[in-house]
Amino acid sequence: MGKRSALIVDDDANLSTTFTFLLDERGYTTLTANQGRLGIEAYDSNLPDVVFLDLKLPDMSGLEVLEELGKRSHKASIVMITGHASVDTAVSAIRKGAFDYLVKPFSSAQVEHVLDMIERFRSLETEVKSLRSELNGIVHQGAFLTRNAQVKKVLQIARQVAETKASILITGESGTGKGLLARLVHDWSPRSEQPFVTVDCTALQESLLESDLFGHVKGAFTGAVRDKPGKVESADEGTLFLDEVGELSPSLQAKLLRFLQSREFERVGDTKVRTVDARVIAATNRNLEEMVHEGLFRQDLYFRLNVVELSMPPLRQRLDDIPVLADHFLDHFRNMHGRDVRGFAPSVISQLTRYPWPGNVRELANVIERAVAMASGPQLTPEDFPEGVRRPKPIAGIPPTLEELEREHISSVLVQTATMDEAARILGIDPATLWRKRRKYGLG
Ligand SMILES: Nc1ncnc2c1ncn2[C@@H]1O[C@H](COP(=O)(O)OP(=O)(O)OP(=O)(O)O)[C@@H](O)[C@H]1O
Repeated sequence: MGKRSALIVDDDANLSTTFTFLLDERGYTTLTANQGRLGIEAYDSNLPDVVFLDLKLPDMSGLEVLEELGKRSHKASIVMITGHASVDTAVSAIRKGAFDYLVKPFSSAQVEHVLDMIERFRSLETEVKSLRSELNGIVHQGAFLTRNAQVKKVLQIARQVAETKASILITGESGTGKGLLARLVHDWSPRSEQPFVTVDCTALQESLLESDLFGHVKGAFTGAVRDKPGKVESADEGTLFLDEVGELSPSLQAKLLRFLQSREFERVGDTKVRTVDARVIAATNRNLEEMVHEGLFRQDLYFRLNVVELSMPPLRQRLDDIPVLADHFLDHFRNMHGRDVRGFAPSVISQLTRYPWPGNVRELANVIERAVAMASGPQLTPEDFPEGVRRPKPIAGIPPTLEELEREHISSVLVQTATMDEAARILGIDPATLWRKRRKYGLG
């Protein structure tokens, strides 16, 4: 969890200093504003977790500020600060959504108590959210979300092998979440407190990549003005993630193989043999087995890397993940951009499940971010999405999967029938099965 943040909106400088001190002790980053308008601006640009808001401000009342903040999609816990005379107003602030109030003069113990309550409330809220997701069959692992049975199976294997030191090869199309899965394996592993180091193997120049991986010594090449350890060394006791490992040149494949066999390597330009204990996870969107047959990838290296293979299915083969991920990204980008977009118009999700997503989850995230930024109303409508997503063309050369055909067929029968019973009869399945399939494919 990132550092929590608090905003203090109060024109009493002494009080703000006391708050800042207390909050700092508790690990919050704090911001202060001495006017209502400035407080609202600070809220919008920093999205704090907690706000202490004085009822009396020079430019507007605390209640007005509270009302203004209530219109935002980001919801902080707001604590009103009041004098004895205006406790009634503070109570009415609670009715308007404030979390609690403090009556001046108050002790630091009272502030601590309010913060305890807020933190407890927040953690219960998170728990409820995750339990609710579980009820819907959604798995929420760190940043990784899925409802799909096949992906859940991959996660289960990942969790088991995370305990070991076995090399893992993660395969799957670009944007399917390979990087995220690698990170998850590291977080689950006994090495989670140690570094997770990513190497992008698509670096254009072989010599640069070699030095990035294994480091170099001073004078090894022009520009090597001092000794520099490589990423392999930085990953000592942790995890080394080799992204797009299929792009490695033959000579680097040989060096990587040696490292995997003996954990030994040399920095570029050095003769000293070094050893490092790093767990290796590699990922590729290429078919390495085919590359081995074509003589483009070393078979011995392939076997070393591929002790366990985790295969991430493309998004078009896990349509049940689309509504879950779409909701998740909507939430994420709404908060990030401070836009008050509350959901999808009914036809949008079913439209999203019809598009083949060649860029997979990354493309879905991008499309939703763009839609949130462009949205004209409180809901995302089909018009907020690019033409290509709304009217997808089949990907040339890739025949549809059985699931895609089933979805298309069910969708066309649903359009032509008046009731679910009638649709189920035509499809030759019982209504409960139809209900399940509609849910799986996001059809209404
Ligand atoms: N199941 C998921 N839940 C939440 N976010 C996801 C999920 N899968 C992928 N993402 C997000 O989608 C984006 C792409 O994922 P990631 O970079 O892991 O894919 P990749 O397969 O490694 O892509 P590439 O092959 O292009 O490197 C990231 O922002 C990631 O956080």
